[in-house]
Amino acid sequence: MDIGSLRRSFVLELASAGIDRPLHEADLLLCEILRRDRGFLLAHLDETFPPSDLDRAREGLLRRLGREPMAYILGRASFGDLDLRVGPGCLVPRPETEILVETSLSLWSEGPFLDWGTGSGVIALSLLHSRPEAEGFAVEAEPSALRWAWANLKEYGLLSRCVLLHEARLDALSLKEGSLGLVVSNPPYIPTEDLKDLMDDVRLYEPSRALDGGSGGLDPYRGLLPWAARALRPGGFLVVEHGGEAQRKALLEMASPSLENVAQIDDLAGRPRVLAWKRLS
Ligand SMILES: C[S@@+](CC[C@H](N)C(=O)[O-])C[C@H]1O[C@@H](n2cnc3c(N)ncnc32)[C@H](O)[C@@H]1O
Repeated sequence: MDIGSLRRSFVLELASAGIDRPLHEADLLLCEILRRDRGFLLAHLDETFPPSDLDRAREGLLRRLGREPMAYILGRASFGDLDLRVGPGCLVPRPETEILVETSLSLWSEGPFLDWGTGSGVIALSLLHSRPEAEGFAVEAEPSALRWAWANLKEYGLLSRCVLLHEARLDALSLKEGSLGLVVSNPPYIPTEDLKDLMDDVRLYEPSRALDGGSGGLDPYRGLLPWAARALRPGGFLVVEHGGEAQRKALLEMASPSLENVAQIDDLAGRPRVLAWKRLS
């Protein structure tokens, strides 16, 4: 079968299963199997698809039809100009989190950072990649996620500048009070009551520990905000991702008086997404 016919059949199957952007997904899969970019794919539609790769291509398609996230099937996800390894156990990095990283980079200038709930390591990695002198900590409760973070930091040669900590309790972290320049987090913030409404791709495959933020989605912040107020040095920043207006309002009320709110940022869909505070002296 030629590449073009296989591509058309994949697009049709993905579309009839109700998968968004079927052409994009078919191309991602075929490019990965062929180990070529999209330019090559489009220029070689008349060529025979290598018969030895057909089974792998069909297996990938079947996994996607079963709603497994494409990033897990490919074993990779892009984030800005970074390419990360991902798989079961870690959240697939979302484009919204680029706002969290950009906000952090625009505010933070000195002192070590701490990325709480690092998952694939995407935030810590982005900070270290952008700031060649920076050092920090990445904390994660889930051992399988920590392995992805380790693999990604290793691949980018950043392990020497980042201490990975396997810990679920903030009060168990033995960090000196007033020592951090930045605390950044994309914590689990989906309200428990909304988990059932998530798309199957997310609900069935991504770890609930990465999603479930308890009642109202606010549980993780109840510990994080007061802890950060103590761990940050005066002039340091706390930057968090969250979801929506109700959470923004609740978080602004929750923050201690020693934290001054310095940024409230919406995502491209106009939904409140990132908050930042400065630790007062
Ligand atoms: C929304 S995901 C974010 C992952 C990654 N930082 C990102 O932005 O893609 C939240 C992460 O927090 C981790 N997590 C949940 N509870 C935690 C806890 N008590 N301590 C440390 N990490 C926790 C989850 O395992 C998950 O990896």
